[in-house]
Amino acid sequence: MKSIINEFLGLVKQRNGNEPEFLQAVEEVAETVLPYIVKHDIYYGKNILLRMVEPERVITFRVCWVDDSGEIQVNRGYRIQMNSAIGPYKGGLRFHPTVNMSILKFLAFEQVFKNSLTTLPMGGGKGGSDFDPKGKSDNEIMRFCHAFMGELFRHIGHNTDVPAGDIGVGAREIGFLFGMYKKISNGFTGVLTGKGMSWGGSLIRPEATGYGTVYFADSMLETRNDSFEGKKVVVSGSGNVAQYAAEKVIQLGGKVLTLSDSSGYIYDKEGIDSEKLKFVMELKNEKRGRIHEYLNEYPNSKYVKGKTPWEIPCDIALPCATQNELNEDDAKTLLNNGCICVSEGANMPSTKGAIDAFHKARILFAPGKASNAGGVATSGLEMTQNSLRFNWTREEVDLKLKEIMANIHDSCIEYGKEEDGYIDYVKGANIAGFVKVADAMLAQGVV
Ligand SMILES: NC(=O)C1=CN([C@@H]2O[C@H](COP(=O)(O)OP(=O)(O)OC[C@H]3O[C@@H](n4cnc5c(N)ncnc54)[C@H](OP(=O)(O)O)[C@@H]3O)[C@@H](O)[C@H]2O)C=CC1
Ligand SMILES: O=C(O)CCC(=O)C(=O)O
Repeated sequence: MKSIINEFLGLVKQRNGNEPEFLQAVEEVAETVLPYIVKHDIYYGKNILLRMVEPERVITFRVCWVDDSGEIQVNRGYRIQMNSAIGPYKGGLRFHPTVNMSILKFLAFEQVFKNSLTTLPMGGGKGGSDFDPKGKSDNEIMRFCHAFMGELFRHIGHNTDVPAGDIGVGAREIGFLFGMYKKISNGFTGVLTGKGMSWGGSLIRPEATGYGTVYFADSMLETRNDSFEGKKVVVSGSGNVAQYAAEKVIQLGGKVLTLSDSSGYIYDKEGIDSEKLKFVMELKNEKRGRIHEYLNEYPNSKYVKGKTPWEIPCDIALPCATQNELNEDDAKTLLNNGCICVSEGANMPSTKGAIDAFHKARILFAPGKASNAGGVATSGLEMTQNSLRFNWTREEVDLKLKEIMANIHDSCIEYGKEEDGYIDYVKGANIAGFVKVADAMLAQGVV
């Protein structure tokens, strides 16, 4: 088996040698899915995984815009249309200076499996730009978003490709992007998700990724007759996913000890309660401040500059910031401090070494493509509501989200339960996500 996996990874490396994040994501899938393919005649010998690692289409384009001082700025825009076997391409847009082909291809590849796991009819895609929204005025953000959509519009559509938010793209950016799409296309369609409530958005979409990550962790804890009640929880990030993961942990009786941004983390040993979280939401979403400003309001807490929060002893860790933010040493620190559960809110936040350490220690570990699928699932629900020209209530959407997360958990058990009873959620998510897409690709022939 090892030689089949190595031969496959060698081929992928030949074509994508300078894309480390993409290769990392492919390796994780190949290690679990290739042994399954070999055992199942319907998939074997059809180069199905080789087809899946090749994007159906890659679009890159120039984005020119004028900043507040009148200077012309040039950025690069991307959309990776990875796989449309089970539905229109679907996945977020990331605006961050580190955005490149490798990062977007890893995100698009993961998105294919994640979207399949939701059981909703969505293919996988991802896009974005190396534009840095930090420190930009609202007007600059608007001009950039309009310029970006000025090109992207010709490649997307509500039945073709439906982008949404990701790092650096929230409600404000989706609004500007939607405005330009509507103007150019002269049509009001559900071409983006994460829209505002008065113009086609869905209740619970802002909360969905963070809530879903905690719902998934709760299902994992349930397999060991445990729950969030009284648990110490370390959360990284302080953006959309981290904020709502923290909110749900508090609602379920857990104690949130940390939040972070790319400059460092805050540690509040008394716990970040609803009141304090409200302060963080305003600080981050409206004032667009930095997490260290938490100390101005809550001086009994601590700020640790330039570090991630994994050194703080906890029962549960929720990495909700970015890829590869939790490495093997961090994993060992978490384990030594008694951590029993890790549920990824971010995409691929744990390195391969970290995942191996979690598996070796037999703790509960959920990969992002399963545990953070609540965001895109609720985007799928937003698409449905747009098609029906109807809005479900908050309670209805939350219930559907809970059901979808519970179904994903069941699928992981179906494909990931080992002989000793341990659930390998990585294997379970990869195989369950693969089967639906592969079946559709086989049915549609070589296209
Ligand atoms: N939004 C969604 O619905 C979904 C998001 N995700 C994933 O969740 C993660 C967070 O996304 P989201 O909350 O939406 O994004 P936001 O832009 O709202 O927040 C991102 C957070 O992560 C921090 N961060 C970003 N880059 C780094 C870095 N290199 N090192 C340390 N911290 C960093 C940011 O800090 P700073 O402000 O300093 O940059 C910020 O606190 C991403 O991995 C994303 O792909 C997954 C599924 C759906
Ligand atoms: O809601 C969406 O379409 C995208 C969410 C996303 O980008 C992700 O799941 O990583």
